[in-house]
Amino acid sequence: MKPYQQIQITECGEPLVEIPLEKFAVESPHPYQLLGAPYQGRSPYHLRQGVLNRLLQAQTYLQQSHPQWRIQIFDAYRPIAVQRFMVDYAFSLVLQAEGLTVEQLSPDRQQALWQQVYQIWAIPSTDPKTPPPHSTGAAVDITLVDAAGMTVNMGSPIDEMSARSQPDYFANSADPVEQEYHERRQLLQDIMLKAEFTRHPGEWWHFSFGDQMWAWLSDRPVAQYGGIV
Ligand SMILES: C[C@@H](N)C(=O)N[C@H](C)C(=O)O
Ligand SMILES: [Zn+2]
Repeated sequence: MKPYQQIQITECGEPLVEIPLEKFAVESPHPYQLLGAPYQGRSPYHLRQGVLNRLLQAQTYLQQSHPQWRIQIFDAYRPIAVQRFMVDYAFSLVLQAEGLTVEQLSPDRQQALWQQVYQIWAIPSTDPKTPPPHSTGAAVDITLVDAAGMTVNMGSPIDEMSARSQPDYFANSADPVEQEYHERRQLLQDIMLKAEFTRHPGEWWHFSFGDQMWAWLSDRPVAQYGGIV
């Protein structure tokens, strides 16, 4: 169990609402739908109302310093079946990278590879006390798009299972290009923190408001959003 999963949840009952996609940039086609993830008629483009309001606010902050730039939505609401599909997919990528099949692995090695997956993916728990962050409608994976409509290079792609995903990976680099990656990650964090989100300590792109991870990171005893199945 991760420490944030021990946070109590008092569900506030706020609805999941559709994200007005015309107000943001959007990764299209949706990356997990493209992989065949089982959405069963549901759309990833939903968030809790309070979370959506804050995301719009964050984009306003962005445009105060970078007019014409937009937040690009990579992923938002994620049903638990999709979370399960994605952790299995991530595990298959780890196996592929090692040139192995699951049958070739000792139980210890298997365990070590799963730990690699769970460095960046949440467990697809069906326990209402420990919902995956995206299944609460409170978490969002995002990047930025510049005035020309180009996705801003942050130095590593979203969902990469490597040290480069750590928000401060480029912080001490002497390379001017890498310094720029860091500044862009900082810009993303600044606008989101100003809008009351918190950032996942190991992922430059993952932000949330009101879920267990947010409560844990911001030293609050209770989360307001539980899982939506
Ligand atoms: C891996 C990334 N897309 C992500 O969302 N990670 C968090 C921790 C999650 O699975 O909830
Ligand atoms: Zn995420």
